[in-house]
Amino acid sequence: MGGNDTQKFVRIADNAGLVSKDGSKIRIHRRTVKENYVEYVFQLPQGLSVNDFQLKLDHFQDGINAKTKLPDINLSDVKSINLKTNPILQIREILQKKKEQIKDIELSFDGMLKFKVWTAPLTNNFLYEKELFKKVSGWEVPVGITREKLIKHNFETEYNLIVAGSPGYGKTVFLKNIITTLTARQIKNVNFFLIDLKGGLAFNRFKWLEQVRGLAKDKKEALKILKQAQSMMNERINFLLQRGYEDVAEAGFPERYFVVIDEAADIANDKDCQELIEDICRRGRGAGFRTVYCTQYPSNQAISSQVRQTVNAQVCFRLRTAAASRAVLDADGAEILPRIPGRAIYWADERSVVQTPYITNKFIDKTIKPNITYRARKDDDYVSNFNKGAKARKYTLELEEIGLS
Ligand SMILES: Nc1ncnc2c1ncn2[C@@H]1O[C@H](COP(=O)(O)OP(=O)(O)OP(=O)(O)O)[C@@H](O)[C@H]1O
Repeated sequence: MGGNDTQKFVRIADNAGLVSKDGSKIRIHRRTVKENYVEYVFQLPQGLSVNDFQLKLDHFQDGINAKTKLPDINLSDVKSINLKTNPILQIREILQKKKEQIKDIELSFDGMLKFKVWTAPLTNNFLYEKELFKKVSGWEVPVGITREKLIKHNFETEYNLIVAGSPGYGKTVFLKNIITTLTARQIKNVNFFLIDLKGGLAFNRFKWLEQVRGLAKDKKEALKILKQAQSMMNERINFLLQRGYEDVAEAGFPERYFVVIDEAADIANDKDCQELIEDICRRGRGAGFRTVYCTQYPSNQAISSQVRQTVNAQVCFRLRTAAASRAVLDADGAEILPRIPGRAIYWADERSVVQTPYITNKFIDKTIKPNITYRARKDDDYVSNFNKGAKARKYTLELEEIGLS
């Protein structure tokens, strides 16, 4: 199955200028046919780097998918035809499917260049269902599925996260996935500072969650919330310093604090807000503070170098330009993602193309409802309980929560 694209790869590399100075080209080392993909392993010509190939991945993606007159029919296609029930119609359907089929290409490197050419399409519908709660542990959230496995983001190892993408590709749904998962999984320990500069509507349903310390809808409110988060962070850092602990993990504090900012570009030019975000990103780790920084304009202005330096993971939906992709991923790629909502590149240790979970509002409401308390909440309540550790908060929660585990 899958056809043999070896010569195409060599030609495309040649045409894209991926040839070393002495004229050596990529040389096939191995081709392996698996159920859903074909892997091509090439020797890297001396003097070229994997990044040279990464930057031109779209040449390979387009070149391998360039339509030929003969469709790529294989033995399993022929075997799938049932001769008893309208074989002509089935042949037509196979030909149509072949015409529409896009082969996705992934590139990795382990001393050899490895191109995976996927023949089975990645699903474009990965619905968030209750079962997913069982597949994540600790401070993990589901990022999405690849053709092979579920990818998870762990906020205990990758503290801060950038979420980027053009409008309409799933950033807000992804943030709602983070908030809902952590609420469901870490009901007693999670705290949120939510900043929604797109008017507050997307996060509105979380407003009355016990776990939400505040919801800001504009710059003024964002400044207030960020100051509040910073002062809590400072208290916790001082407490740890006084007791001689290195971080919350060593001190045994189970609580974590998430500053979630949707459309961070809207406050990127606000010096006060920006300084606070950078400070929380930089010093928050040990104190249990995590930042999720979401933007549709991933330029160097929208994501400052200070924020970038403290972020060790990215979820990047489709972007319009290669320059925008580089601003998030340090590489091209997000601009050639298919125009499918929920399709993204996740980059932590390695890059994976994923379909992110689609979490419906109905599912969110059902999940968080037991934690909604419509009592008036004084912002300062929490600060005064802060250094008593988890116990004080646990007590109030035990009185109020109905249960979600
Ligand atoms: N993971 C997903 N799977 C399938 N469809 C999705 C997924 N995420 C989002 N969508 C669809 O895309 C639409 C837009 O998603 P979302 O509001 O999250 O986009 P956005 O990137 O935040 O856009 P904007 O920047 O304009 O707010 C959703 O209403 C939903 O129909």
